[in-house]
This record gives sequence, C-alpha cells and structure tokens, in this order.
Amino acid sequence: MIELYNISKIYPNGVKALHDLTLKIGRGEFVFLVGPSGAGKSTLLKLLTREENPTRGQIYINGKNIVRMKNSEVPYLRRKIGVVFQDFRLLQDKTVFENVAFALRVAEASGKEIKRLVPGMLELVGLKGKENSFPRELSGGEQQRVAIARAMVNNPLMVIADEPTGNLDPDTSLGIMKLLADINKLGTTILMATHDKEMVNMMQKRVVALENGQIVRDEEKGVYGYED
Ligand SMILES: Nc1ncnc2c1ncn2[C@@H]1O[C@H](COP(=O)(O)OP(=O)(O)OP(=O)(O)O)[C@@H](O)[C@H]1O
Repeated sequence: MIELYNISKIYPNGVKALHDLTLKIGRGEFVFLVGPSGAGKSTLLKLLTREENPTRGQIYINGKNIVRMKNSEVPYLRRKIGVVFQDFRLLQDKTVFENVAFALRVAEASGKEIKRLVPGMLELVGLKGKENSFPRELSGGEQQRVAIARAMVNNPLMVIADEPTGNLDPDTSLGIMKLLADINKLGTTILMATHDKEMVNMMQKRVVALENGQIVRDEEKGVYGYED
C-alpha cells in the first residue's frame, strides 16, 4: 500500500532530513510515527503527498511510483490521501459545510454528490447541526473534526495526520484519537506523527520511531518510548 525504499532527503540548504529509510505500511494499518523534534517525521509525510520529493529512493502508493509521477498526476494522488494538520488549516470565511464541500469541488464532484456526501461525513465526525457555523465559532476539537471530515470526504486510501492533537487539551485529544481509530476500523489506513505520549501508549498500535532521519524502532503494539 505504502512502500518507501532507501529514501534520503537532503534539503537545498544541505540539511539531511532522512537517510536511507525503508518502510512498508499495509492497507488498513494504523501507524504512529514518533521521534524527537527534527527527526524527519514531517518530511516523511510531505514525501507521501509529493509536497517534497526525495533526493534518493523510490516511493510507491498502491503500486504507483509517486517519485516518478508527472506533476499533472499529483492532484489525483492528493485526492487519494487525506491530510490533517495540527493547526486545522480551515478556510475561515467558509462554513463547516463549505469547508468539507470544498475538497469535493476541487475533485470536480457534482452539486448533487456534494449534497449527498457532506452531511453524512459531518455526521460521522460528530458535527451534525454545525453545518452553517464558521470555524471561529467552533472549539479546537470541533475544528479538527471539520478537518478530518474534509480529509475523508473523497474516500481516500489513507489519512496522514501531522500532530493532529498537538493544539488540543487531553480530553479533546482523546475524542479526536477515537475518531481516527473509528475511521481506521472502517478500513482507511492512518499514519499519524505525534508527540502525544499518553495517546500512543494507550492505543497499542504499530509505532515507528525516527531519529536523525532513520528508523530506530518499528513495533507492533508499540509504546511512545520518549520522555517529552
Ligand atoms: N523546507 C526545509 N528546508 C530545509 N530544512 C528543512 C526543511 N523542512 C525541514 N527541514 C529540516 O529537516 C529536519 C527534519 O525536519 P522535520 O520537520 O521533518 O522534523 P520533525 O520530526 O517533523 O520535527 P517536529 O517533531 O519538530 O515537527 C530538521 O533538521 C529541519 O530543520
């Protein structure tokens, strides 16, 4: 499903963010990506959406080599991968409904499909009744639920979450974590970078630990393993 082979990433300023990294993630897996600040977690996630390209190595998503993919094919790739960020990244001047609908519009969905798909997705993430609210009228946890609905509405193969609970208090984080776990149970592969020690230890999922751009640990039902 996701295969990275001998990936190195050196940024133009000479920083070596990833070094000869090989990683495979199967369909339907839930994987935590942990490691100290600067270990290369965000860089790895950016390679999967082609926000960055590796300096060396190959990446396959569903058998398709995305390193060699033409730029014109990148929008199609991004429709297959939902992304959730720490800072939500919602459109502030659009309602909850429109924020989720926007992802469908970009994918050229019809008005009919939008009317059919958005309410179901908002219900899935627990935001029924908030369709007409604006992001500023929502709590942090609710905003993250909108972002998850937006990431899921195109029925992606996988969801990449870069510290999705980083801005949320522990109770709210737990709600978001449970939502991601439920989405995973429905079949979507999830790769989540996090510093949330309690969450990782509680969930008992696969844990891949990065340090200095290399995988130093890869455990089924793993633990966070750092003190921060
Ligand atoms: N666009 C960039 N240009 C140059 N260097 C970068 C760029 N993005 C990241 N880096 C560097 O690459 C290394 C890995 O950064 P990355 O953001 O992937 O780490 P991270 O594990 O996600 O860290 P954090 O936990 O703090 O988010 C760091 O040394 C960082 O300074």
